[in-house]
Amino acid sequence: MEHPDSILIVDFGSQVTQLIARRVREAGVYSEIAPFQSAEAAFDRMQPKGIILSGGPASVTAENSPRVPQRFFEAGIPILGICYGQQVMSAQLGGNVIVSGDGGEFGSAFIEVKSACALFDGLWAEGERHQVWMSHGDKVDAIPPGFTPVATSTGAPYAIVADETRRFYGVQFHPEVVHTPDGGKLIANFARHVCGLSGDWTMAEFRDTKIAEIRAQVGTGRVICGLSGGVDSAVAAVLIHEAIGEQLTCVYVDHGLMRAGESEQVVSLFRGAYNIPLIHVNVEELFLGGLAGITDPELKRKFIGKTFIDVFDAEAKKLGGAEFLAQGTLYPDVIESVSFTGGPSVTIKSHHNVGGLPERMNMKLVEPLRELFKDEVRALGRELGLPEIFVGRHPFPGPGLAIRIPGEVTKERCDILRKADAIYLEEIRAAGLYDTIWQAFAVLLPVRSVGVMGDGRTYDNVLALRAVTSTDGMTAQAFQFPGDFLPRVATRIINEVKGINRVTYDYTSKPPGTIEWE
Ligand SMILES: Nc1ncnc2c1ncn2[C@@H]1O[C@H](COP(=O)(O)OP(=O)(O)OP(=O)(O)O)[C@@H](O)[C@H]1O
Ligand SMILES: O=c1[nH]c(=O)c2[nH+]cn([C@@H]3O[C@H](COP(=O)(O)O)[C@@H](O)[C@H]3O)c2[nH]1
Ligand SMILES: NC(=O)CC[C@H](N)C(=O)O
Ligand SMILES: [Mg+2]
Repeated sequence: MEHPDSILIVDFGSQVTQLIARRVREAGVYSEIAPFQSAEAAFDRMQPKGIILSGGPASVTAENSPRVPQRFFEAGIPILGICYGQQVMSAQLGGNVIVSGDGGEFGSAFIEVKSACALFDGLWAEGERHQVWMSHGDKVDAIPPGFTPVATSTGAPYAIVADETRRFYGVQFHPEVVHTPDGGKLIANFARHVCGLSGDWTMAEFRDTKIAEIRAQVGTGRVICGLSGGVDSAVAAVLIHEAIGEQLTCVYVDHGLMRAGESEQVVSLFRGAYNIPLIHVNVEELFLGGLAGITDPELKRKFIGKTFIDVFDAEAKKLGGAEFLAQGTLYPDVIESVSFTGGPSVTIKSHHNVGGLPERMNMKLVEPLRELFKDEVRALGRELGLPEIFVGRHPFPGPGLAIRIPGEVTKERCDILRKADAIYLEEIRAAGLYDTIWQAFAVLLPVRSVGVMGDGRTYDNVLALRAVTSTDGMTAQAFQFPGDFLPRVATRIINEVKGINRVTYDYTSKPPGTIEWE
């Protein structure tokens, strides 16, 4: 489906390019991301009403660094360059970029508004200071003819530059991240006010577009959908079911790495709410057998990714064959595993459903949520009428407890962790904190410590508790529990779970940490 009113986002490999797309979606405007290498083809197909150039890891000063197709600057449509996008636009239009001698700006910074600009209309006024988020080592040191600086920061004299005649704008900071509080509004101003788009693109339309795309991709083929009980796969399953009805069968894989009571709960909840065929496979031995002796986190992830696919293949065969495998893959799974659009982003960890997949796959993937963030999936789930018990669930990673047991995974360690994790979550629910926290879990550390219990010496495992707040899983902060909550949980766990004699709390944010420990 082509959209008459769209914005093309040219990706130079930023970790947060998809956040630009979501800010544009939040402004009610349809957008597509294309890697810089294939941006011209996307441009010709979409005929966009505006262009946004993303950030990226390259330096404009390096030989053969990526460039914008020159004809985009002659198309007569507005362009917004973000970070690398600003730098590359400046370089191509006659300005200059240098590597900052002082090492650049990373994190929070303040800009001062010097003059009015269409990007700020109704938002910022001359003389005001505003918080933004910076992440750059290079900077523009001469702006191209036609541009004027409209805001400055200590590290970047050209924090925002504008050529109002051609409607070209460049920002050195990242308006797409939540740490730039007014960033979403700046992007909305660009999309609606500068590009003149109406802002009538909605989640209901997204759903209709996806249903049409699923039908076109699948035809009369058979689809199996990996259903985990998490919100992503539940939304994917219901959406695909709306699209193709009886061609869909769901498969729940019990790999022995689930939490206490989870398998029974997921299967009965889903069967109770939907009339979609669901197969429950128990393959605990296969997974735990294969994980024996593996301690490296990436090797665990690769083994689990491959084994999931083996199980799906075997189930497909039992059904008489299936051409398609559906998964509830989201954008954060994708960006950390591989570069989404083929741009030059780096791998952080191989999410089992993306980077952990084997190279050869018999089934083709159907992943309708691949561009979305968690909170957008929740909005889509509500749009589809999913019960709140699915929509509001904390995320749980596909590799399950295996990536919460650093070192070797054994059944015994899984059982210890399951007990401790169940107590922690029970207390969180009892305290009414479940919905305030984005994700909470326990990690069984490969460390033993000395303790004293009942006058005897103990030498047992250490458990770490983690709880984070987040909106999209891309950045996160440690949750601050009220007063006596953590000591109470620690006491309960040590008293009730044999094998644990010490409990710690993890205060690391993301970045620099990730949410899971592996
Ligand atoms: N135990 C499982 N059985 C079948 N499929 C699974 C299982 N665990 C994960 N998957 C598949 O892998 C995908 C990615 O897992 P992920 O945990 O990111 O999503 P989710 O479980 O659907 O939602 P959430 O992130 O809220 O836990 C799932 O959407 C699902 O398709
Ligand atoms: O399905 C998944 N397969 C995986 O391999 C995987 N690894 C991490 N996660 C979940 O993703 C979110 C971000 O996690 P990280 O900050 O640890 O990367 C958090 O919600 C994690 O629980 C995974 N989900
Ligand atoms: N975030 C970015 O786009 C960074 C651009 C460029 N790599 C720099 O360091 O300045
Ligand atoms: Mg999950």
